[in-house]
Amino acid sequence: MENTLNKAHKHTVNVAVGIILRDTACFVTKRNETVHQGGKWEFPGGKVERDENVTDALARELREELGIDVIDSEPFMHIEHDYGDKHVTLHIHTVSSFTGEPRGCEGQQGAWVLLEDLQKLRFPDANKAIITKLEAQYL
Ligand SMILES: Nc1nc2c([nH]c(=O)n2[C@H]2C[C@H](O)[C@@H](COP(=O)(O)OP(=O)(O)OP(=O)(O)O)O2)c(=O)[nH]1
Ligand SMILES: [Mg+2]
Repeated sequence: MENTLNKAHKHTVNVAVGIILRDTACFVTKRNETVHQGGKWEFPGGKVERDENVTDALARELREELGIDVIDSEPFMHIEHDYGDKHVTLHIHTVSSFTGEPRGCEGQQGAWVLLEDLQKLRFPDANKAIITKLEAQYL
């Protein structure tokens, strides 16, 4: 019972996540060693702020982190994941139209990776379902 209550009331962090697509590749960045899930690759994005919707949060984060301006993004999937130390809800959009050339603006490593090679990189556990769906949809 206590567990159920804890779970139901556990604070979840809402995160806007972008799958930046160009042809058969997507742009991924590496999380800083010192942060939650550090040292792993990620799809760029970040926390949705109060009074902000996912589309706006995504555009803001991708401008800050990659220096690109999103023209169009489409909802792709939602994932809820409990890391034990943190509960996250990922609001994932595909981004197929943008201006600028993505790069790690905050010193983070970034790379275009073929969709078929994504499974070779180390991502946070929550990302497994994203990669499975990308492979099913685009490969
Ligand atoms: N951006 C991103 N976050 C992910 C992915 N997979 C995954 O589990 N996460 C988790 C890790 C973090 O707990 C959370 C994202 O929070 P964050 O700390 O990076 O958020 P942020 O960019 O706003 O950073 P900050 O304001 O805290 O500096 O979501 C992913 O593919 N991309
Ligand atoms: Mg971030």
